[in-house]
Amino acid sequence: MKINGVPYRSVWVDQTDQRTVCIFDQTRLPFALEILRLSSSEQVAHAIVTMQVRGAPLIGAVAAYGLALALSADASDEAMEREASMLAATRPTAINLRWAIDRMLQKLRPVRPEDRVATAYSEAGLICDEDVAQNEAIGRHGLELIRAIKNRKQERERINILTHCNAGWIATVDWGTALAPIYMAHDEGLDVHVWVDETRPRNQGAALTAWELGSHGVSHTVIVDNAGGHLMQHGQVDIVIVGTDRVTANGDVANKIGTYLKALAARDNGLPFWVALPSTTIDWRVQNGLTEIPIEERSPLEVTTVTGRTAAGHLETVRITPDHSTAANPAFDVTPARLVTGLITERGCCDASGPGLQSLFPATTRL
Ligand SMILES: CSC[C@H]1O[C@H](OP(=O)(O)O)[C@H](O)[C@@H]1O
Repeated sequence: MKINGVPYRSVWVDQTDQRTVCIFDQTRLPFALEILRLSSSEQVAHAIVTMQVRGAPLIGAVAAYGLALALSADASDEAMEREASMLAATRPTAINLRWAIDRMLQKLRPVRPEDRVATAYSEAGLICDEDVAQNEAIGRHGLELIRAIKNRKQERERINILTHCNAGWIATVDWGTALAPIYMAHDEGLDVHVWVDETRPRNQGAALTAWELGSHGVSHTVIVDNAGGHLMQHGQVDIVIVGTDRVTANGDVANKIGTYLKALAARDNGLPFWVALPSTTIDWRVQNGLTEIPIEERSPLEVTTVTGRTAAGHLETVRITPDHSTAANPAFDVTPARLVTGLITERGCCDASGPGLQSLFPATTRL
């Protein structure tokens, strides 16, 4: 995606030294566009844990480069396995992280140690290129859903889409998942408007989705997380499109905390609830999302404090609860397949069920 007319991906290798991995510090957005230069697997792990880099497909791609950086320091079998395990353990819910590390290990184990660094950077680059292509395809398939809504509305009526968290290009290598169809609809001239859930506690919607959509000229309105149901009740929402961190073989969807509540409100109001994902987000090993997907529990400090920019332009973190109050901070929830209208993948749209997914991704064709 372009920033001030300059095309960017969310992760890239420094063209000068061909080793350093570059990302945007997402904890500084939207107030500062800062590029982080990562030169070790420890720095990559720290960036993932602190959410300087986040988003299921992107943390997988960056972790893949993290393994390449680790091998630059030590390409032995022992170091490779140790560093791979360390990177895979940085966040538990997004399956893309485990998938990317497993793919890297499958590629690297048979390779001589002296050839592993070059192979690792090459494979990580392939993971990135594939993510971009998958997300562009998700955009094209999701665009059909938006066109269908347009055709059902009056000539000049705008199409209102609600999204939760950030599943835009900054959450992936490029294009995004839930936002890809929205970018494409906007670019072909459809009058789309996006209700952007702020998405407490880390405010990925208010800070990142709003920044992305505004930078691209897409009409949007930031709302508190609890407003979505009210807007749906009053006919202000045509469709909900969200991203995901893990989809089970039978279509249960793990996504940012609060997604389940949006699905319930959408169902109660008879509205379509769609989930956009590349196939790297499908965990074929698990059936029941509620019992088998690990839900990341993050620091209570993310709930008891909020970070923003002061009038003087400085980023500041302030407490919003009494010192004596504790806080719970589950970072994801699971929406059962029965509440999901359908899945938008790089191979097309399907209903959120085992047969639906298997029709698009027969076992012999899975990544
Ligand atoms: C395109 S994946 C986006 C997905 O990742 C987010 O989680 P986090 O910001 O904690 O990395 C959120 O669940 C989004 O839907």
